[in-house]
Amino acid sequence: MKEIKGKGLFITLEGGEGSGKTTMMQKLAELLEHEGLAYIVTREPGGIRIAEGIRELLLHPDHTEMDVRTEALLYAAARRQHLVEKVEPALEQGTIVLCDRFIDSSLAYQGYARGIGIEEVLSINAFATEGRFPDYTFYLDIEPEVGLARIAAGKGREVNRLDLEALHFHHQVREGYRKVAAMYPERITVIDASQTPEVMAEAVKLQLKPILEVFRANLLNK
Ligand SMILES: Nc1ncnc2c1ncn2[C@@H]1O[C@H](COP(=O)(O)OP(=O)(O)OP(=O)(O)O)[C@@H](O)[C@H]1O
Ligand SMILES: Cc1cn([C@H]2C[C@H](O)[C@@H](COP(=O)(O)O)O2)c(=O)[nH]c1=O
Repeated sequence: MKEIKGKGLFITLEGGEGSGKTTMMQKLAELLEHEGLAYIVTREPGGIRIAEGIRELLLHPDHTEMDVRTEALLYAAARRQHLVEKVEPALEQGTIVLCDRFIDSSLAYQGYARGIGIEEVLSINAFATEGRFPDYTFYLDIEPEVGLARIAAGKGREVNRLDLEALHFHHQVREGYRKVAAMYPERITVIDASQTPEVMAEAVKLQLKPILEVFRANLLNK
């Protein structure tokens, strides 16, 4: 297991539309609650006022004329503000940060699916994050048809500009995520998201258990 830098722990969930990130986030929060560990739950793009404003620009269904590099830059800008205003201060205090999406979304969606190039998108994000990566990432892998059908069947979630992309785009996103997961095998765990939320949560908990043990031991030693 790799050594964890800094005081907190930065855990991200990734996946295509309807892959179950929000559902898994709730289960992870319950786990941390049960373990008595301090945590916050946040999301990208968003999590703080300025980034939520950028989110509205990015996801408004009418903004169809948005250039793909503008899109990549706006995601990176939202990430920067969220990171400095919310994520880094929480990590500095020794808090566990659970974040719905981070840099891997940009690599899969803008880098691969939009065709900008994973390395190019990585470089603008290196500027935005000053090299900060999550400590651990769970990629919830789902057939786009299944994920989109879940969104359509669910209630209370507005359809956004990215949801409205052609099915081919969502397949490209999945392919992009698989490439990114292969680039960072130490950090990213792939979870089969066609399983029930309970089975998925067990797989995630199994992976996290030893990590949380080390984290707790480090906290006690500080
Ligand atoms: N493993 C699962 N099996 C079946 N349905 C699921 C599963 N996980 C979540 N769902 C359902 O699918 C829908 C989308 O789930 P959820 O909101 O957790 O996904 P998400 O990845 O956060 O979606 P998005 O980010 O695209 O809004 C919800 O109606 C949820 O109840
Ligand atoms: C962070 C990030 C997100 N996206 C896309 C992925 C989704 O389609 C939306 C966010 O909606 P969600 O309901 O909160 O999942 O934005 C992206 O393309 N690039 C990114 O960096």
